Amino acid sequence: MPILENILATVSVVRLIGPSDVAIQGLTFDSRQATSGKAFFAIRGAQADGHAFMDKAIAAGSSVIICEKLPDELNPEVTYVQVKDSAEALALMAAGFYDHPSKKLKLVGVTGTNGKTTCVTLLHKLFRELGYNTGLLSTVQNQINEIVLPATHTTPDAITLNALLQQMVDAGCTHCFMEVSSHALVQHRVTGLAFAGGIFTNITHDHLDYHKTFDEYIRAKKLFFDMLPAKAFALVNADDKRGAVMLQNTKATPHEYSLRKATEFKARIVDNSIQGLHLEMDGNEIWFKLIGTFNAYNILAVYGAAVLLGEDSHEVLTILSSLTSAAGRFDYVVSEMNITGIVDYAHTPDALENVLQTIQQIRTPSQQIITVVGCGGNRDATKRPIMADIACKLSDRVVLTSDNPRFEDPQEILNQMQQGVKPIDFKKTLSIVDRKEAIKTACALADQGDIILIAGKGHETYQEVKGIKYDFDDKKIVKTMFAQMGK
Ligand SMILES: CC(=O)N[C@H]1[C@@H](OP(=O)(O)OP(=O)(O)OC[C@H]2O[C@@H](n3ccc(=O)[nH]c3=O)[C@H](O)[C@@H]2O)O[C@H](CO)[C@@H](O)[C@@H]1O[C@H](C)C(=O)N[C@@H](C)C(=O)N[C@H](CCC(=O)O)C(=O)O
Ligand SMILES: Nc1ncnc2c1ncn2[C@@H]1O[C@H](COP(=O)(O)OP(=O)(O)OP(=O)(O)O)[C@@H](O)[C@H]1O
Ligand SMILES: N[C@H](CCC[C@H](N)C(=O)O)C(=O)O
Ligand SMILES: [Mg+2]
Repeated sequence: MPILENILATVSVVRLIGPSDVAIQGLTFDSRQATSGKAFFAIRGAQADGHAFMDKAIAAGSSVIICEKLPDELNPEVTYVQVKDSAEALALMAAGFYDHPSKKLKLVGVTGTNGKTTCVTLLHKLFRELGYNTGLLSTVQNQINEIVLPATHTTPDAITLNALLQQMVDAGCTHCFMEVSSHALVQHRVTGLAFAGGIFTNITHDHLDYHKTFDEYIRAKKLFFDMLPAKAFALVNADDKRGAVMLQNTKATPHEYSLRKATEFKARIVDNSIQGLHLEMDGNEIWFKLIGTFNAYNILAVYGAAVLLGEDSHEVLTILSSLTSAAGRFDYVVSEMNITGIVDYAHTPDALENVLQTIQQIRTPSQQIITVVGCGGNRDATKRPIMADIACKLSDRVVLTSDNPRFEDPQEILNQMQQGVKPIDFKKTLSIVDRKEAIKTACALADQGDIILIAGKGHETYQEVKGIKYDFDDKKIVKTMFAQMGK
């Protein structure tokens, strides 16, 4: 069992009160999970301050408390470790508690506003096909080889994360591909991990509710490249102007990919259709099953990372050409009447614009585009009018609707989306709070050959309202509607 003073080795301790040679059975940052033998970390969060729960944790049996501010009255039975930053200490100690699993495999992190899940899922599938035992940490799910474990966050908290990495090591995994969200970077969820490489996909508007300004959001993403060690690779999208920003001051070896510039990893789009992408890469012409220009970027990122990890480029391209995307990313069904229903996780302005532009490129002039879209509650409100405007600009008909209203009034979210609809687009726009009704209406509006985009929820199988997750699956619903309407 780990001893407190050993796992404290990398933490800068301000003050230690009480014995440090105590055995630690577990770690927690939630007083409701505290038990005897578990060390409790008091963390200042977005809603509450964990320091208010130190007594609760002690009452539940915790005899080691890690905090930034010591309580006025100290309990003589308890060891107190005062640190500068409890969240940082948690991450460093979680890595130590699980004996640094990230050092025992090649860990690659992907950050960026869009494309993280797609890249890590492709990397996981690729490395499985290359014959490796491989782990995956993603928004959709976590995986140890083919074993699927549910995911609650895009990037798990530091304890869950190190525990999962240890399970991967125990299962013989040599590689793990993980998403690194901006929230995770600011909250130190990935601090202390030994990354073999980092990838930057792009940065566009999202999460301003949390980061407040776009500059702060960029700074959060950059934290990842600032923490990479010298022997890691830093692979960035050179077509995003923040690619170069990510590489400033990084100790890691810089590499770039691009569709427009002569970088180390580059491709040219020969054709882009509903059948997939036809790319010219390294002098080879290759067909991929993935659809849309944005996926050409994802393919380049994955290809570059695999080559930088030492894999044979031909073998990598051969396998990549056969891979399909992650669940809920340009996932489509075609009805009897040849109406295409596309379910896509586009929940940011940039993703919505990309997916609609892709649909514009692959449709024929007679095919209408009908978009169903909503914006999540208790998330960045500034993206709401922008997303409605993009939907109107790039679609023939738009049905604005709800997407996980959470604790907000769904009608109020819709009103905010409507603010973005230009008067000229009023006629083509409907607002229907009930998402099922919205999808039904889109199906009713569709004629033979038309394309319906249902954006925002992708793989999600629920609609979250006031803390309750109700069953809801865009893909199942669109299929049922087509069948019910005989379309
Ligand atoms: C805003 C945010 O990111 N919050 C995350 C954060 O919670 P927090 O520190 O703000 O929690 P808090 O409620 O203020 O509480 C502060 C502290 O008091 C403790 N506490 C609280 C109550 C109590 O009775 N006892 C107790 O000890 C809490 O455990 C916590 O340590 O740390 C928690 C543990 O890691 C996360 O579960 C939680 O994620 C919330 C649920 C969440 O919804 N996060 C989303 C926004 C998120 O992280 N998303 C990104 C992806 C975004 C993207 O790129 O698309 C992700 O990586 O998933
Ligand atoms: N490289 C890319 N550039 C821009 N848009 C993309 C890219 N890849 C995917 N998208 C679009 O963004 C949506 C989300 O993609 P994905 O789930 O891979 O991103 P993510 O970064 O994991 O998102 P999250 O922040 O929610 O975890 C997709 O459904 C697609 O519409
Ligand atoms: N990881 C993203 C997912 C958004 C998905 C969308 N369906 C919503 O609920 O807003 C977030 O937490 O902001
Ligand atoms: Mg994701």
